[in-house]
Amino acid sequence: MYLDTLKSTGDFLTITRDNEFELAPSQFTLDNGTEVKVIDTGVIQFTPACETQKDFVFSSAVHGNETAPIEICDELIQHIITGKLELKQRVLFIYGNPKSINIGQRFVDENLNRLFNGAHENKTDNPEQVRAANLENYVREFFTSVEAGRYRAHYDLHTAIRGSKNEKFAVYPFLHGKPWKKSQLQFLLSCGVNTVLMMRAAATTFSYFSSKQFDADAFTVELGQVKPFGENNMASFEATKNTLSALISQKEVEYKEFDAKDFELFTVHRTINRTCEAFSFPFPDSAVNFTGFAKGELLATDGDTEIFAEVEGEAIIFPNAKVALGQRALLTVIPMEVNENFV
Ligand SMILES: O=C(O)CCC(=O)N[C@@H](CCC(=O)O)C(=O)O
Ligand SMILES: [Zn+2]
Repeated sequence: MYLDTLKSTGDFLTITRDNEFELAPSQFTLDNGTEVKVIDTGVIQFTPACETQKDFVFSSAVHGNETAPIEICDELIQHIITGKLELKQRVLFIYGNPKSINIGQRFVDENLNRLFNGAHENKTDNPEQVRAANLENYVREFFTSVEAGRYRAHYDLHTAIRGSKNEKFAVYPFLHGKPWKKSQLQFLLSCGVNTVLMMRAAATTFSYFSSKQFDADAFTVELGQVKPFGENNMASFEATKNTLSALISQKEVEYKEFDAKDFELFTVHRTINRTCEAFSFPFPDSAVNFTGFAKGELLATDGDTEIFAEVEGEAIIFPNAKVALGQRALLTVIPMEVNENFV
């Protein structure tokens, strides 16, 4: 049984990696009264003894090769279990795809981050489909097993395949007309993220699931570039780690006063899906996220279809010619300003 090791080291990541697909649930209480509940492999919930008002989900390893967010959560979990970090709020940590961590890949059989919000359809053709349904249930239970009206947030922590003109950026799930929140931009800025993409359509991502289904403040947060374990410059994630730590160990977190000039906002202009085996970009793998293109410049070739920039300065995000057919090969964005739809 893993409990003794977990209680003494707090190393839930190693226990998760040693149990790629399932782990017997268990629970125990820390000396400071915090209840620790292991729900499944990679899924651990903390409930402090004090009165709490907020419920946080911090997920990482939804793509297993994105190691910096995993290292951030690993340190937070170890600090909580060893008593170095005392909680004031409920928090659920999720390592999304343990086997993909162990093989150092984005996914094993299917991109987990395209299986949420029901896209898994309860299929069990591969472990990622099973995991997506289970993670949805764990998040649902976490948010709905306590009294209604509490504050909810889900920050799904990633790193990007390519470099980026804006090293850190966040994807703000489509809110279906509800206003964007300045307070959430202030949170992101505190994490070192000043660039935000405002999505304009529903998605099958983990952050969109929590936003849509539970009205949680949620983002996919791109904290840097994909690197193997041990090659991350963890100093560049200090602000993120400190802000996440403050969120769960304080009743309230004070942020710098909101100033629209602190942010670079973009709205998603369009999503380009790969529909043909022969799909390519005219630009090299070294082309970074947020590279802008002149109107009329070639952006991609999908079979016999050439796709051109429609707007001067249309910029590329997440270019990936190797995605499965029918999946997103490119997002393009155009700059936007804070407007009346920010509250
Ligand atoms: O760098 C890339 O190509 C992808 C990085 C990554 O995993 N990004 C997320 C974004 C999810 C979202 O749109 O909210 C993903 O592609 O799943
Ligand atoms: Zn990712």
